Amino acid sequence: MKVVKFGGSSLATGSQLEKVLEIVKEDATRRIVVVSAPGKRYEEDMKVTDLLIACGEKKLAGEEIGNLIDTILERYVNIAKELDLSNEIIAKIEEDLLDVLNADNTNKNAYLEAVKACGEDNNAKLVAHFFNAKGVEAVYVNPKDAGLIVSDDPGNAQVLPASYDRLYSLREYKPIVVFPGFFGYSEKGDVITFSRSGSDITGAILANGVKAELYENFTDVDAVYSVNPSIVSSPKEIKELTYREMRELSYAGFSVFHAEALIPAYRAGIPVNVKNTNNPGVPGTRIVASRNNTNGPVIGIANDKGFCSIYISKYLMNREVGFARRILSILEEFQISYEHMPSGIDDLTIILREEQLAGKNEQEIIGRIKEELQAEEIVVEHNLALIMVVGEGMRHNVGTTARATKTLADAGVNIEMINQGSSEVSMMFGVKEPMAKKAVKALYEEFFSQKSLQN
Ligand SMILES: Nc1ncnc2c1ncn2[C@@H]1O[C@H](COP(=O)(O)OP(=O)(O)O)[C@@H](O)[C@H]1O
Ligand SMILES: N[C@@H](CC(=O)OP(=O)(O)O)C(=O)O
Repeated sequence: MKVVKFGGSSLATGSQLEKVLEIVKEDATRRIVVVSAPGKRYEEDMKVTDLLIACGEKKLAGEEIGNLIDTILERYVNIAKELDLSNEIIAKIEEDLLDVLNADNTNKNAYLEAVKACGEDNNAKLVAHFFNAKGVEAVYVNPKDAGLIVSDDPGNAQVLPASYDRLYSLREYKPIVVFPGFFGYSEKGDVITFSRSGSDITGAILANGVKAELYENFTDVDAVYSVNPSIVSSPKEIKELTYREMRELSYAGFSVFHAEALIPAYRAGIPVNVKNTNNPGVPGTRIVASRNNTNGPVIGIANDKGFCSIYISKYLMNREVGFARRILSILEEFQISYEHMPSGIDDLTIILREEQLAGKNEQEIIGRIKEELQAEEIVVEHNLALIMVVGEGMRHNVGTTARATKTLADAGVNIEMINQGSSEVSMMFGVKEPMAKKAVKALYEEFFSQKSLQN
């Protein structure tokens, strides 16, 4: 049995849904289909999820929503019309959308969560209806009925382990199961969404739950490329990579597959195949437990912006028991989570996502660290990008770090921070945001150009 997830780009129009149907029909083991909300049809288009969020937020602020509801409904209507579907399904979607958008919104979080989730929920109903209209027996299954229970953490849900056993019964369905991605239910019964792009996570959870032989993730590119294709044109395709490599690359900006979607697949040892809905004949990229190192030391280079660092120095820091713990307690008091903490003898740097400081008093935090730890110097740097150079082969290759740092120096990129700590498969560089693309291009040239691959 295979679990197949289709992203928003694969479900943006009626003709995309026709491709989806063909893909499902082609392989009788594709029994569970996870769907996102309709995505962008062209570059400047808006995803249904973004339209829903805009609409929900305006409602909460008591602002005019103009024709937003019509714009959202139109997305489904256009698909249904293109596919010649009955008015019955459109009426159902309209009723559901209006119910959710006009519901009581005194609990703002709960309201917004329900609004965000109805993009995938209605799309799953639409896709199931379309399959049946084309003679392929399919059934919409709601995550609550299937037992997909998650933590009560709006916009950042984590699956609760008890879900997996319950989801196993999805195997029993005779029709194809069409399951909405992106959300589950809390133990209290409220809709709770995963982080953005979280339908990938739903697919991985279901694959684990039903003990699928394969999790296929259909998107709009032929493969996971060794670098983001918006930075380098026609980059090298990756045929196979490990869960660990993909996790590091997704974390640092390979948005093609959600970083948190690897764990459920990895735990159950289920391979993931990233494939193209628009070109299903090509093999795509397989994500597996181990691979043969045939690609040289580096498999991919990712970058993500929106980070900042807090540099703290104090002579004899290394001798002071509990120094790092006290810094982290202060951050905990301010409800700040950190990403990395490279350290030296007398100094350490804490790397955070900028969003962690949003709405908080930066000076107060710095003041507390300075006073309570008697730190000599504290410097906060904003607008940092992280660049992650990833590859299982780096463990067996001497000199990869030297090659990377020389490349960055030659390109005139100043390295603000290096972390090649505990992860054996990656090294991370912090650079100023405006330098990130230049740095990635130079590193790609160094590790993937014909010249370097021959070496
Ligand atoms: N290294 C990479 N390889 C392939 N695609 C990437 C990479 N990094 C970023 N992307 C982007 O990820 C996109 C696919 O992800 P996404 O837009 O979330 O698709 P979906 O709508 O299928 O969920 C691609 O169109 C591409 O622009
Ligand atoms: N629709 C949700 C969830 C998702 O996974 O979407 P997509 O498959 O289009 O990335 C979002 O936009 O976040």
